[in-house]
Order: sequence, then C-alpha cells, then structure tokens
Amino acid sequence: MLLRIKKQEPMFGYICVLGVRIVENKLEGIVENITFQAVDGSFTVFRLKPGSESGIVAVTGNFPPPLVGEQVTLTGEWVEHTRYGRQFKAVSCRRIAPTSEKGIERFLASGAIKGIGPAMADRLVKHFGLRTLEIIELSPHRLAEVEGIGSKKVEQIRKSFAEQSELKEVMLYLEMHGVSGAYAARIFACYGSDSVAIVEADPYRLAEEVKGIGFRIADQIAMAVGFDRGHPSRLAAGVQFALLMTGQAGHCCVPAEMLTAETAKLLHLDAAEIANVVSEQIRLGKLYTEDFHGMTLVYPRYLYRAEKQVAERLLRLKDKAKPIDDIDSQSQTLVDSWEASAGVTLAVAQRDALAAALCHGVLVLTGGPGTGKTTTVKGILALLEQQGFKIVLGAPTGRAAKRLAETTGREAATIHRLLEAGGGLEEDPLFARGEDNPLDADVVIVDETSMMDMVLMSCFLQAVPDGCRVVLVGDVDQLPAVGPGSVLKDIIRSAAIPVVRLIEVFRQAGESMIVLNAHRINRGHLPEYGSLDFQFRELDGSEAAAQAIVELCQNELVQEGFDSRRDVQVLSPMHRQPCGVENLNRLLQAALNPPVDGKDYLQGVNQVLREGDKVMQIRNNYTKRVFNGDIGYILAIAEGKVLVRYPEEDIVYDKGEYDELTLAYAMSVHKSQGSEYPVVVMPLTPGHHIMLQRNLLYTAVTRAKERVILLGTRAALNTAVMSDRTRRRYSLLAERLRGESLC
Ligand SMILES: Nc1ncnc2c1ncn2[C@@H]1O[C@H](COP(=O)(O)OP(=O)(O)OP(=O)(O)O)[C@@H](O)[C@H]1O
Repeated sequence: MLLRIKKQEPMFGYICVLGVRIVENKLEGIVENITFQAVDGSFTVFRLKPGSESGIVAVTGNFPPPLVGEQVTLTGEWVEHTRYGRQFKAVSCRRIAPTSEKGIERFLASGAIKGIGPAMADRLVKHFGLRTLEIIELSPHRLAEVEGIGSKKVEQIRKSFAEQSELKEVMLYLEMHGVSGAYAARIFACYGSDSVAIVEADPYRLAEEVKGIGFRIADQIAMAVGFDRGHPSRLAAGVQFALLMTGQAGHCCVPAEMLTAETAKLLHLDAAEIANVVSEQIRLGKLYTEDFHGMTLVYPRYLYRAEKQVAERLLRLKDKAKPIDDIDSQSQTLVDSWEASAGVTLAVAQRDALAAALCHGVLVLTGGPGTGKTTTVKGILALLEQQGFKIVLGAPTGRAAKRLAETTGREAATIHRLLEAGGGLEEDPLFARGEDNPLDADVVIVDETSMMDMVLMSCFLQAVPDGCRVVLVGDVDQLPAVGPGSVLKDIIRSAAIPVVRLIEVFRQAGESMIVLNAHRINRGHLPEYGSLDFQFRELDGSEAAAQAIVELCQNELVQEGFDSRRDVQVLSPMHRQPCGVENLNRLLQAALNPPVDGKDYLQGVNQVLREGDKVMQIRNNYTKRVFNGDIGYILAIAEGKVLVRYPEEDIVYDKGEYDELTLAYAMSVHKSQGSEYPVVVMPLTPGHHIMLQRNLLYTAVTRAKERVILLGTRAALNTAVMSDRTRRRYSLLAERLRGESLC
C-alpha cells in the first residue's frame, strides 16, 4: 500500500511503504555548471536551475555528469549537508535534449560537441533556430551554410554529436529500465552502439564482459528488460555465478547439492528446478566434477585444473629430487657439523627438518612464532648450499619476502616476482615462468606458505623444474589464504608429504609476552595481559573503542615515538560497524591525514583518497606488478592520476583503476597475513561476535613485533579465544595426494 504522508518541498514528497520511508522526489531543471566530477564517472556534483524553484540548487549523484545546458529530470531526495547545506541527492538522472533556443545554445556552447565553442553555438542557433539539433543529427551537410564551417568541421561535429546521442540513448534506455547512469556509461564504453541490442538479447553477457558489472547487476537489467525468471540463460549464469562465489568463500569445489541450494537462493527459484539444470550441465560436461564417496563435487574450471596440478606436481617433485650421494648414512653427520659450526644445539624436530631437506624432494616445515623456524631454515640453507645447490627464496607477499631476506641474509623475492608476473586475470594469471621456462633453481624455499592459495601454488609448482627441492615453511594455525583452498593444511592432512612440526617455544616470558600469548591463544587459553608489550584495555561499546583507537594513534603512541602511519597497524575482525575497517579508516584518515589546502584528493564512491594517505592494493594486478595486500602511500594526485609509493617501486593509477586502492590505516586481519608491524591495535567488541575466532586473534597477535593493544570487552576476548570452529574449505587436495580413488 502506498501512502503519501507529507509534502514539504516543491516537486517532492515522501512515500511510505508499510512504514519504511522510501524516496520518490523529482526535480527538473537546466544544468548550470558542473562543480565536481570524479574522473571515473562515479560521482558528480552540479548546479541546477530548477524549472519550478527560484535560485540555484546543488545536486549530487553517483553517475557521470550531464551536459551544461541540458534539461534533466532527477529522482532522489533532499538532504542537509553539514558543510554545503541543502542539496538534492539524486539517484537517477534522465537527460532531455534542450528545447528552447537559449537552452540549445547553452548546450552547444558547453563544449559537449567537439568542434563547437560558444561563438559557433551562437552562429548555429542564429541560423537554424529551434531546428539546430535536428539539423546536426539528420542533415549535417547543411552545417556548411554557417560561416566558418568547412567539410572537415561538419564531419567532426556529426561524429561527436552521434556519439553523444548514442550514449544518451543507451542511458535513457537503461534508466528507463532502472539501471543507473554509471553502469550505462560502462556498458556503452564496452559495446558502443551495439549496447541496447546486446542488453536486450543476452544481458548475462555483461557479467562476463563489462568491467564493474557482475551477475547481480546483469540480472537486475535482465529482469528490467523483461527476461523471465526461469530463462535458461539466467539459470545457467546463476549456476556459474554461485560456483564462483564458492571460490570466493575459500572453497575449491562444492557438493552439487550445496551448489543447487546456493543457486536457488540466489535466483529465488525452486531448488528442484535448479537441480535439473545442474545435472544437465554436468551431463553436458559444462561443469567440472569429481565423485567422492558417493558425493558429486563441482569445481569452477580454473580451480579444478589448479588442484589437480598441485597434487601431481607435489607427488612428482617429492620423488624426483636430485640425489645426494650416500645421503641416508651421511645426513646426521652433516647436521652435527652444521650445529657445531653455527654454535646451536638443535631440538630433535629441528634436526629432523635438516635431515629431511637433504633426503626428500618436498618438505613442509611448520610451527608457531618463536619455535625456531628461521634457525632451521638457516641450517637447511647451509646444508643444501654445501651440496652446491642453487637456492632461491620466496614468499607470497612483499613484506614476507623482505623479512625472509633480512633473517637469512640472502636475496628473497615475492612468488609473483620469481614467476615474472606480467598480466592476466586474478584466476588466470600470466607468468613468464612455467613448465616450459622453469625457475633456475635446485632448491626453492617458500616462507609464509599458509598464505598461498590453490591458484598461486599451482602456478608456482609448475615453474619448479623436476629434480628441484621444495621446502614449504609456514604456520598452519594462521588463517588460511584469502583465495581458495587451505593448501598448507591439506598437504599436512594428507600425510603424503614429509612434514616437520616445531612445537618447542624458545622465547622466554619477559623476553616476549607476544609470542607466549600467541601460543596460549592457540591452545585455547586466555592471554596474560598487563605487560607493556601485551595490553588489553577494557572498554564498553564499539564507539568508545573506536574513539580510543583514534586517540592511541593520534596521540599516545606518537608521544612514545611511534610513527602512526608506518609503525602502527590497526586490525579489525570486520568491515562494517563502528569498529569495522571502513569506519576506522574514515576516523583515522580524518585524524592522521586531514584535508589541508593544497593537498589534492579524489572523491570515490565510498572513500576519499588524499595525498599522504596510507593505501592498500586490493587485488592482484599482474600488469602493474602490484598485488593484493601491498601497502603504499599516496605521493601525489594530479590530472586524474594517483601516484603511490610502494616499498619496491612507484605505481601510477589511472582513471578507472582507483577502485583497486583502499585506505589502509585499518585493515582486516586476513589482509594483514604475512606482514609484521611494530604495533598491532585491534578492537574486540561484541558487535564482531561472528568473526571472533581463535585463529583470527592468533593471526592478529602474531603480526606484532613490539606491542599488541587489544581494546574491547572481556566477553569478546573470551569468545575469540574459545571459538576454534574453523569452517572446512571444500577441496580434494589431500585425497588426491593420498592417491585416493575419486569415484
Ligand atoms: N634449538 C634452539 N635452542 C635454543 N634457542 C633457539 C633454538 N632454535 C631457535 N632458538 C632461538 O629462539 C628464538 C626464535 O627462533 P627463530 O627466530 O628461529 O624462530 P621462528 O619460528 O622463526 O620465530 P618467529 O616466527 O617469531 O620469527 C631465536 O632467538 C633463536 O635464536
């Protein structure tokens, strides 16, 4: 039931649907000028002369700017901006060609049509009057009647006008179908004049082909242009999308029933109907499957390939190591002599690791902080080098590689750099190193292996030549990789690859409460706090915790000599809520890098990026060679470009690439994996309840070198320590490694 409840402003009114206020205000007028436009077309501020109101109105909207002089019909709502006062916040903008002579002249004079400036606009309108636009569109040859227009100019004007009207036509068509202007611009950029035809014929193509449009938006468009909810294209696209989503949730594959249920939920259709589609797609070989103990597991193609390759390569490398003469009888003597020369008495497990690295093609070395992994790696390095082997060191992130280089005193690079990344997509990266052009190494040692997902591991192992030894080092109790699979855990679970687990902690109380507490947390015991290096500050309420975090970063830690932007990392279990990553970033940006005259900035959809900001790259960009989780600082913003300084190099982001960057004063614990910071600050509030898990807290705490400061409630701390339910990620890697029959 719709009920008009009040009418406060000319041309607008609130509409109430069952008590929920929705907005259906309309405003019409002529665009006076464009005050601000985000370079990627995602945000616009302009001034409008309304047809019905006196004065000029400020309008904001998440769409590309209309043209000056154009008549527009806006829907949206009136808001009171704290700084700019009353504004109309438009959700849609329909552009109507100007109809009066004055309007036409202003429109042409605005520079919208290449080749026409104010003087030419005046001449054209004087000559053709109200028919000017019609002449440009239908009889452009007549433009030559106007003084100063030759045949070249005629062609330039005709072409530019056609482009404008095509875009307008697409915009209009899509807006009529409820698609916002920003998407329309993207569709037009991809398909040009074919846009409408493609949208009408197969809107699900957009999800695969148009940057920034996923299944959900494509589906909205399809519904709007009249596709049936049960249309075969919709069902097929829905199954594929649900399958991709499972990869994003960390699975490599999912049981067919789960895929059916997820697709049915996504499409709001009956599960039985979807089950038929899934079976049919399996029968036609359109889905990759494995049958395991009566269960059909469905894979996205790229993960099926990756998982199989990881298992095949590991088993092959395990058995194909370049032999060392008499190693079985010699290994203990070699370990003894390294201990003596290094002046260390190794623990039994450490000795086992050194011997295993000599004897096996693949070795996994796992252990928590302070259990002697680095010491063991140094021993492995020395022993294998004695054999004349060429050793290469790598890690999944820049930070982890840097640390590996520091602790071993040798060169270490990111896996991406080792593989010579150069383009490709997230799920299908292009690496110069691979099976045909393998790494030049006899041994590769990888640190922080828990962060490697199935795709990266598969690319890496393919680039390892037969005969090369691989040592995978990591802490299996950390959170798994952000991407699909829990590769390290599954390799260990398979029991098919030699594993050495270090459990003795060599650090003493007093030396490091951080390390000792990390182990307490990992065992399910509450941490001991009260020392300077491990603090828990009890605070009630998320707002109070957020404010306390800002105060810490802005004042307290600075007074102690820390550089808040570089030494301190705020980690949060969640994205939303007052203590979530997004809000903390807003608060910390305002406190640590406030707006200052002369400091350039860009207004994105959800964030402002300002010179001086600490930012993070949020997806792998193989072309730019900057990767998910890399942290940098904005050096400059100019002419629509953003220059970011990363530890390894400076990278320029063009228009359309800003959404690869996010503020990084605060980040999720997942994103912090593989990095270490002098100080880690983390809120633990009841609002984060579902995310409060032991391995999350463990991962956060082990990121800190000098100090951990937790803020929140005891109950939340308790929940985090006690909750060790980790969701199993579907994958058959362990089974493949064990050689189990998959049917
Ligand atoms: N067998 C040992 N006996 C005595 N001390 C040891 C032994 N192995 C390592 N240590 C010492 O324990 C500390 C931690 O060792 P190491 O740095 O190798 O561990 P780690 O697992 O790499 O730790 P982290 O993950 O915290 O960097 C170091 O001070 C190291 O010298």
